[in-house]
Amino acid sequence: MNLLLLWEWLASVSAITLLFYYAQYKLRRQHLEKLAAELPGPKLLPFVGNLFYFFGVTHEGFIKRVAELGKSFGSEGLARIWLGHQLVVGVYKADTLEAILSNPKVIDKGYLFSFYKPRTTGSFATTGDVWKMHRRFTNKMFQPNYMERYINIFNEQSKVLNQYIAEHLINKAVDISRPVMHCTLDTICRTAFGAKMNLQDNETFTFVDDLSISSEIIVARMYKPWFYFDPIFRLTPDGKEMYMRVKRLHEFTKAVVDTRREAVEKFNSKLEENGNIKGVDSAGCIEELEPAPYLDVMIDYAKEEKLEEGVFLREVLDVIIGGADTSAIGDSYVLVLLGIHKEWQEKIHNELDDIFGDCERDVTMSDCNQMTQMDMVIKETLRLYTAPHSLRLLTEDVQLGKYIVPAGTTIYLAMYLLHRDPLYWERPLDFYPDHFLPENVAKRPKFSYLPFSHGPRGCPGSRYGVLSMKVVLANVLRKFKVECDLDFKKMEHKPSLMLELVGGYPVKLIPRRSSQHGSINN
Ligand code: HEM
Repeated sequence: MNLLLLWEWLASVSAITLLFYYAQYKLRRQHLEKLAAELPGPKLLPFVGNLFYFFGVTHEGFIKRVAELGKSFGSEGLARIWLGHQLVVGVYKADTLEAILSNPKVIDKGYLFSFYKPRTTGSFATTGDVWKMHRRFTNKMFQPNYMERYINIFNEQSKVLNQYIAEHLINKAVDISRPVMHCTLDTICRTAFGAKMNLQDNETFTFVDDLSISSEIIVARMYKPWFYFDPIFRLTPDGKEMYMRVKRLHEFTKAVVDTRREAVEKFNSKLEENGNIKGVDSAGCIEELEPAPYLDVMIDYAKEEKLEEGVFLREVLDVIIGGADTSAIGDSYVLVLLGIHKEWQEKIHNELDDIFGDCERDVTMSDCNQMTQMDMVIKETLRLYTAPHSLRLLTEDVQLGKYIVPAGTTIYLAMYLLHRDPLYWERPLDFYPDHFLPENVAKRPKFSYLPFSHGPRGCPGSRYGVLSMKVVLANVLRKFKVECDLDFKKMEHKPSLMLELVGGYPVKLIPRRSSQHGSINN
């Protein structure tokens, strides 16, 4: 009897405690929920909110679901959904995106971005003072005086790519993204890290798959709240796969950092041998130490702050990924699109012939400025296939048109919808580089085109990225014609860091001049 009383007492106390915490929780969220109720969005179910919206959705289907949502609430420029207890507001019109991206106080990326943290903790995924420090370090590598040196490296590495194509890939349909990614990886390792990795000949290198598969799992986790709790996620096949792939990415990052450390040590000991006189050693010339504008400051910082190696590696991997993946995917899409749209390929070949003739010289900055057709093709490619989205967390209320969006909301920046909105684009679903004729650009609001996002957290590498694409593509297309059998209208895409083509980037490269087969010596 006493035991029964005790149980009743315990049950009542537990129920009262739970009610008390629930009431406190509801009170704290009163403001958020009240303002959220005013926002346009699909119907809600109790407790799960709009979670059912994403039940059973495949990775490719996710972006289509987002597009449906955009269509239903098109005129408002924003739509809210509840992912369980999380309020997410999608913004997809130039004015609503401008209000978010130009607001200097909106710099946090919020909880959902924390899923990137097992992989990277550099400027991409962090917030607050740590982000500011990273951003300062990253910006160092984009000082204008480095650009000429970078162009030399873009030329050097794209010639290695051409040689690889000539020796291994001629006249057969291959997924071009892998060799291109090895080229952009070798490039970023030189430009940001001063490390020569020579990846382009490495057939067993797994970085491309490790990055692409881990990115997919991280993005998919964001709309699957049942995977939010990490100890559970780690036990799932996806969780195990992600952690295994991330471990390999960190091993590669360590190899890059170690290569740089060895190069610095070797240089310093040579310098010492020479009585600290730069330039000449006993055997002739000593190589100048290649600048590593990003990594050297990070190494010093890690020493000062006594960062553990694992933390340090997570911090530098961001720049490897940002620098290599985005431009490689961009280059691969351009080659696919030119293989399908032959009239544009011809325009590009004519433009390159006008600039270079038969001359085998390197591409210069001034050449890049003359590539107007190439510029339009790259811009149109990035309109269609840049990063489909990004996130921000509101730390205070923000006015968006006639709505007040409350602090605590996760903002989903829907570049995918913006870039396909008929309000801004004459032929939104086609590959139509004329969208970027000066007279057409002048008709659109500034925030209708955001391939690099914008504002304090916009991409710091946009200029580097476009220059690298121009040099790599110009060098490849000076040598090769490209064919692609895909049907543009049937191409399927999935969200990763960038939008990615389902099934890879199958193109056939054919030498423009018969003498090129098997040997590219320029
Ligand atoms: C075609 C090339 C590129 C594209 C399309 C691209 C696109 C983007 C986008 C959309 C963002 C997200 C911004 C946001 O959340 O608002 C971003 C961020 C970033 N990108 Fe790029 N990017 C490119 C090249 C590069 C390169 C070459 C680097 C470095 C060498 C780089 C480094 C970064 C970093 C570090 C961030 C995080 C910035 C921050 O949160 O402060 N990107 N990029």
